Amino acid sequence: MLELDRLRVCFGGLAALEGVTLTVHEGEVLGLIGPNGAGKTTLFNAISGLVRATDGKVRLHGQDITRMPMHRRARIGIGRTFQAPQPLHGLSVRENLVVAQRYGAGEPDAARLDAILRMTGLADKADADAASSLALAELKALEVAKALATHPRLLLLDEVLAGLETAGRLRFITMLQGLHQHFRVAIIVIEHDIAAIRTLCPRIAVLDSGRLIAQGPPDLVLREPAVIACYTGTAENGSAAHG
Ligand SMILES: Nc1ncnc2c1ncn2[C@@H]1O[C@H](COP(=O)(O)OP(=O)(O)OP(=O)(O)O)[C@@H](O)[C@H]1O
Repeated sequence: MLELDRLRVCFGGLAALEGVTLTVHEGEVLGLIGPNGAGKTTLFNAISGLVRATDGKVRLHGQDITRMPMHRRARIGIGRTFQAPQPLHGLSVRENLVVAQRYGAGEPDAARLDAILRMTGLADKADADAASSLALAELKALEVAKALATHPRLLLLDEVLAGLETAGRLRFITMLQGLHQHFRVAIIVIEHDIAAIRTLCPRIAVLDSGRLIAQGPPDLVLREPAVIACYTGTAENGSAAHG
């Protein structure tokens, strides 16, 4: 469904992405890993339209969207989260989802919002003020809920587990698996926790210094010498791989 073709993104003299060619299939969950500064968030920004590609192509369902602005990409089904949760101030949890739904690809659909609230564990907080009443895990769940409210066919999750303790991470992973099954959306997950990536993603892609250095099943990719080298040996033993 998504094709990146020799994608290049430069900031001044720095190539944050260089020659990235990658395909994401309908309904799959792809893990995107790599050390700090590898270009993972820049890749999400180039897919969602927050930054423009310097060179190369982004295609969704065969349509060239390389020059399409961000709001139009949301309308054709690209949803995303941001590393720092960004609830809309002064609005309730449900109102945040209503606004997100208007921004996105679907018609107003209260039943979908109810399902999202239930499945993200936010139903009891639906009428609470989003910015002031939620704990970190709930803010993270709201970030995912807002992205899902846009009715995406491709969902980009940027480190949604970061900052959660072990039990919270496990609950969040189970929640994401449930959401994926229910909404049948393709997902790309940026995550530093390799154990979480192994659980969530049948396929992973590895970025290092802006280049795609490996892709395939986690068990194979995490054994590749270039991947081990970019993590200086921490990736293979399944522990959290901090770049
Ligand atoms: N708007 C920008 N202007 C200039 N440089 C940028 C900009 N955004 C990112 N960069 C640079 O591009 C490179 C890739 O950054 P990016 O945030 O995409 O990496 P990342 O893999 O997501 O890192 P992390 O795991 O720390 O989130 C870095 O060198 C970063 O400093």
